[in-house]
Formats: sequence, C-alpha cells, structure tokens
Amino acid sequence: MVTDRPIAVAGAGAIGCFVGGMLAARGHRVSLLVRPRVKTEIERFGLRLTDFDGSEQRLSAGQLALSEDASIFHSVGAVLVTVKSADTAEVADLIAKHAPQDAVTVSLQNGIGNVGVLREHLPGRTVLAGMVPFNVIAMGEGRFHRSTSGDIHIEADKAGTAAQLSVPGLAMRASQDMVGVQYGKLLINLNNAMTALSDMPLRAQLASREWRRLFADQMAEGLAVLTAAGIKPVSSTPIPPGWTPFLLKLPDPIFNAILGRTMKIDPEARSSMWQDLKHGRKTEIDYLQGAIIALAERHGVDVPLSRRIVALIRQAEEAGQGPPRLTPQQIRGG
Ligand SMILES: NC(=O)C1=CN([C@@H]2O[C@H](COP(=O)(O)OP(=O)(O)OC[C@H]3O[C@@H](n4cnc5c(N)ncnc54)[C@H](OP(=O)(O)O)[C@@H]3O)[C@@H](O)[C@H]2O)C=CC1
Ligand SMILES: CC(C)(CO)C(=O)C(=O)O
Repeated sequence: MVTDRPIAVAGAGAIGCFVGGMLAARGHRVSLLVRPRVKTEIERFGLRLTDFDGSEQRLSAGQLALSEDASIFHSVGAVLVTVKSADTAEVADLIAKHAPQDAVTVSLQNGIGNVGVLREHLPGRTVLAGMVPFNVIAMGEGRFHRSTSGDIHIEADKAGTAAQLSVPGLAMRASQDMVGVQYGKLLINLNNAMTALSDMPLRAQLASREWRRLFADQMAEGLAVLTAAGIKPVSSTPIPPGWTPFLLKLPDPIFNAILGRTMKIDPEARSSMWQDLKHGRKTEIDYLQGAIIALAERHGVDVPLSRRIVALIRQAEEAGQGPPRLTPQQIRGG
C-alpha cells in the first residue's frame, strides 16, 4: 500500500498545506517539505483548514513532520508535488535523490507539462497526473481556506493510488483520461489571469456578464486551438467544455441558476495567479495561456486574446504593484 508509509508533500503552500493537512487530519502520517516562512507559520499557529461548506479541521504542528530538507522523503510511499510549475524540475531532482525508488509521485499542479518534467527526471518510477479542481487561499496565521467545490482527479493505476489517498472531506477520483482532464482544467485556468488582472474575487467576477464574455472569448480561443490539435478536453463538472463559452454569455439569472447547480464558490475564492501577483511572485502564465499560445503556433491558429493577456500579466509581474485592477475593456485593449 502506498499509504502504509508516510505521504510527503513537495512544496507546501496553499494546495500542499490543505491537502497534506486533510490527509494528516484523517490519520495519515504526512511530511511537508516547506520554506522556512511556512514552517514558522505552522509551528506558531498550527494548521486551520476551513471549507466552503463551513467545516473546519485544526491540527497542531506536532501532527505533521515539517522540514526544509528533502531528506524527509526517505521512507515515504507517495510524494504529492504541489510546487508552482517553474519549480517542478528542482523538486523532481529532490525526489530522485531522497525518495524510495518505489514511492509514487503525483503531480497536483495546474498546467500541462509538469507530469512530463517529473517523468523525465524520475525514470523508472511511477509518476501520476493529478488535477485539483478547487481553489485554496492562504489566509495567514496557519489558515488555508478551500473556497470552491470539486473532487481531485488522479490518473488511474493498478495500485489504486486515488482510492488510497481519498479521505472523508477530500475525495480523490481515479481517471482514465488525465490528458483530457488536464486540458479541461487548462481551459478553466484561463480565468486565473482575469481575477489577477481585475483584483476581483471569482464569484463577483462570474456574476458580471461583461467579465464572463471575456472568459468565454478566451475559452473559445482555447477550444479552437485544442480542436486544431486533435485534443478532446474533459470537464470536471457535468457541463461539457464545448458548451461553456455559450453558457458564460447567457444573461445573469440563467447563468447563475446553472452555476449554482454545478459548483459551489464562496465569496473568498481568488485564483492562485491572483495570490501570486498579490505577493509579488512570478505567475504561472507561461504554463497556462502560454501553453495555448505554444499549441496555437504549432497548428497555425491565431490567439490574440491569449497573447494580450500574457503581455498584461508580464507587465503586472514587472511592476510588482500587485493586481493592476484592469477593466474588461482595458484587458481587451479597446
Ligand atoms: N491555489 C489554488 O487554489 C490552486 C492551485 N493549483 C496549482 O497547484 C500548484 C501549487 O499552487 P499553490 O499551492 O497555490 O502554490 P504556492 O505558491 O502557494 O505553494 C507552493 C509552495 O512550494 C514552495 N516551494 C517551491 N520549491 C520548494 C522547495 N524546493 N522546497 C520547499 N518548498 C518549495 C513555495 O515556496 P516559494 O514561493 O518560496 O518558492 C511555496 O510555498 C500550482 O501548479 C497551482 O497552479 C491548482 C488548483 C488550485
Ligand atoms: C481557481 C482555480 C481552482 C480554477 O481556476 C485554480 O485552479 C487556481 O486558483 O489556480
């Protein structure tokens, strides 16, 4: 069993602390590879995991193994990779050096290329794709808040890793088509830049038809590229990806009724890219809109909106002033 041994989280930030904390709260032995600031925060406050449904888990620092040193991977059965995409190669080398050869590595990251990077750096080892549909905000003082609904998807394997890692309050579903699931998530993640550029919470933004039209236009661009590349995205909600641009453009009452039945989003939800701009960090734009642009170039499709949004995020990263509070018109460049 993967879970007979401790589970490591490689790079515990928003997702890593929430997922690792939930696993520890349900009795698993969990080791978090952390930066010093996160270690200090957890040692001081413990972990408080709050949820969109009002539930809450509290853990003391003593319920987790915390270290800045990857030697904590030495006896683990699984490593959950939760670093931002730019750090994947570095973490893969740490896994190769410190984790047992038979430990399963699971990428819980956004973007398309991370699993390939992990497999390249971890030859002969089991590396599984994962997809986290929900949003987690690092609220400070050890609190990590899950603000939207959805179950984690993990690539199906013979060992049943998804079922082994699944715990009450944090369901993990095995998926046979992780490539489709990851491209489906990539289309949703085109929204990350919109919350980052606008400084608006996700729910408030989705309540505005003008913002939804912008999201729909980005998604239509992305879908055209995927069609040209012969890729079939898979949705993690009952709504097929191809319908989403149409639904986003519907009048508010109809859209809200459909959204309300599909997923829960609380007023705190803000994308990981918003969190990056807010904290002066480099974003994952090259792995999201950047992936659409790279694919578009290969297949001769023009994606002006994606290119424009990459340029605006780069400007915001360079300015270092946080989310620039742009309007939809400013983003479109009209
Ligand atoms: N936040 C969210 O709601 C969601 C995020 N995701 C995806 O999950 C992944 C993780 O995102 P998120 O949790 O938000 O990111 P965070 O930036 O909050 O967490 C990543 C953490 O890993 C740390 N880290 C990086 N390298 C190392 C290392 N060598 N040793 C120790 N710590 C390290 C980072 O520190 P430092 O910053 O100092 O480098 C940071 O604290 C991303 O791919 C994201 O797109 C997916 C769904 C939702
Ligand atoms: C908000 C969410 C869940 C979907 O765009 C996300 O993946 C992120 O914050 O990176």
